[in-house]
Amino acid sequence: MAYPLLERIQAPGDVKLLAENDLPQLCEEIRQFLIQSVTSTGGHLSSNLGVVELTVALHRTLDLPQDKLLFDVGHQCYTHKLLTGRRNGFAALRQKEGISGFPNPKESDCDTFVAGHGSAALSTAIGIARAKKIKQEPGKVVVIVGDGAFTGGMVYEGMNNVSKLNNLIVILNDNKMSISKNVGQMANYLTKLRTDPKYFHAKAQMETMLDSIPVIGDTLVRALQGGKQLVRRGIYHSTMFEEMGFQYIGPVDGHDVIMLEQMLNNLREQFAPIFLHVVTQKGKGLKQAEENPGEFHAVSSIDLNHLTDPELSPKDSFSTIFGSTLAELGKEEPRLCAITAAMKYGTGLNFFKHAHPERFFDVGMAEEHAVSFSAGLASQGLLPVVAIYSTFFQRAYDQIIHDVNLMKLNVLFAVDRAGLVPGDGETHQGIYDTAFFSQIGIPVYAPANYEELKYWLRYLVMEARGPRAIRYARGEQKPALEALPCTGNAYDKIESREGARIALVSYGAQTEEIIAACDLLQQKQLATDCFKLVRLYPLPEEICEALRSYDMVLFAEDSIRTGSIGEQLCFALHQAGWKGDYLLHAVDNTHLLHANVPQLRRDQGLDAAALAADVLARVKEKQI
Ligand SMILES: Cc1ncc(C[n+]2csc(CCOP(=O)(O)OP(=O)(O)O)c2C)c(N)n1
Ligand SMILES: CC(=O)[C@@H](O)[C@H](O)COP(=O)(O)O
Ligand SMILES: [Mg+2]
Repeated sequence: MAYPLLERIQAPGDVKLLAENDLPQLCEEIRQFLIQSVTSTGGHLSSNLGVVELTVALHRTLDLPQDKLLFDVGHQCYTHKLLTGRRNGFAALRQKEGISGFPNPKESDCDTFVAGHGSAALSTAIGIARAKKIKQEPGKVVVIVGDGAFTGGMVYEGMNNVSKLNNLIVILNDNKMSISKNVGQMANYLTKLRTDPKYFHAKAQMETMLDSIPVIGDTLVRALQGGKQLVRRGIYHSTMFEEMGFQYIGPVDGHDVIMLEQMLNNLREQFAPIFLHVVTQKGKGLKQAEENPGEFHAVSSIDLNHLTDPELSPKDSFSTIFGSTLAELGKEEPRLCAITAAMKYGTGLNFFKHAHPERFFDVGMAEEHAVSFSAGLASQGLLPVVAIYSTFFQRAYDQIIHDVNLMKLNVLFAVDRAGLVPGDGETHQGIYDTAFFSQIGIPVYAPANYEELKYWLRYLVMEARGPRAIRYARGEQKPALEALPCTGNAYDKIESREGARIALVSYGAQTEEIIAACDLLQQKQLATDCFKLVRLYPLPEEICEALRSYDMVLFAEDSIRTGSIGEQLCFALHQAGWKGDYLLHAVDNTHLLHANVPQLRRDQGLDAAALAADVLARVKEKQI
């Protein structure tokens, strides 16, 4: 497909060289480019299709990088990347060495912040706007926040502090969707703003009336900026945004690029922080995505002509096995409740919702609330399971410590996407949870295959009590791990080779690499045994006893090294008087960029080849 207008945009600012009446065609080309490119590489599709016109209009009116543009979550920045000279990078979107799926100032000085977690961008935008004031720098700060991200508490903390920043424009991109349908009172309120004639028609009439007052110079316009608020309050309801100090504009059609550009131009002179409420359609321009935006929120490489219906042919993954098992347990245990923070499908809790709607809670993108809400449920004798991606649990660490752990409440933390994740990259790696749960004494379990997940989930729901965590990887179980029997032991010896003086130890998905390393070493006539932990914390007492007889222990884990389970085992072994060699392979990089999991393992020395090479080198050095 040809993209004649898009091809004319090679660098930031080029979009301003196009004629206004070219813009609808440019938007169409961008949409077609995104559909073709993202279905081939994978990435966030439907959110990006929704903000094409809005992003084009912003780029026509802002002067980047002097003006600052921020995206919350960050996953909807693809048009921005296209308009800032990164079209060629899309061939390797979210792939090793390729461009990120999120904004990143290392890629372009037009990207203001690294962002992948939601609801935070308003706060950073306020900080930047305030810094501009202090430094007396010109330029506006514009932040696009989705209605889903608007369910996260930080947005309100930010709004509470907008003060009189007249260089700040907050754009609410309201598409009625989070990943799935947006939830909660805020979503209801936005619907009211979009549809209730009390706000919509009265507002339109009032604006027309005020705008048609004969112009008596700039002063009157300025006075009216304040006066309009008073009139609004007196005659019809004002919006909550006005109450918080914003000048509210909207709701406006987010797909009318020419009108959006004119409107943004009119905001050049502003007297208060602006709140621009833009209504868009998630998935706009791709029929399948318009009909099912959630399904196309984040796609892998797909053929649009041969789509399989996930409802009809669901693919098993740790998340779906978790969700369906939990739904089964819910039949036996009436106190069981399931909580998600806007990731009903991602965590597999859709199964629980279907079976037990009255005990299922999607609280929106609000991890802190999800954990404290679970604490409240548990304090009243219920058995909450809060399923959150490892990376998003970081948001709720204080709530885990303060609201759950101090009272030792019966909350089960289901830690999805634990370990290395592909595509999303540094913002989404699940490499901290083993350290942060174990550090505060919360037991952590790590099943390596579906059978173990089912077994340990049942145990943790039906028998274990207190705060406890179960972690599992993104995606499917690996063939090498599927074959392992579920013994119900806290650890297992999974490979036993004649005469082995060396033990390889791991847990979860990373276990497949020690099994492969064991084979590689055997090919070099070096016998090793393999151990797999399921209970990571507290370490099973007998594991030290079992490992004491080896001359060398290699521990491999896809978690950050400091505070890791491997470090804890090393300490325990040495405390127990063991004098052998300990090799710890863990994640050393807090900025693990996007790449597939095998590549990430290779880069971190966690693949079988690196593990085997380390053992061989040490054996040679020590002449074991
Ligand atoms: C703190 C946090 N929780 C959860 C997520 C996962 N997540 C990514 S996008 C998204 C939905 C965002 O909805 P919205 O802000 O309305 O943007 P849209 O995709 O509709 O454009 C969610 C829940 C996240 N990135 N950050
Ligand atoms: C931006 C974001 O946080 C989510 O969209 C995330 O990318 C989804 O990841 P999964 O594809 O692993 O569910
Ligand atoms: Mg949305």
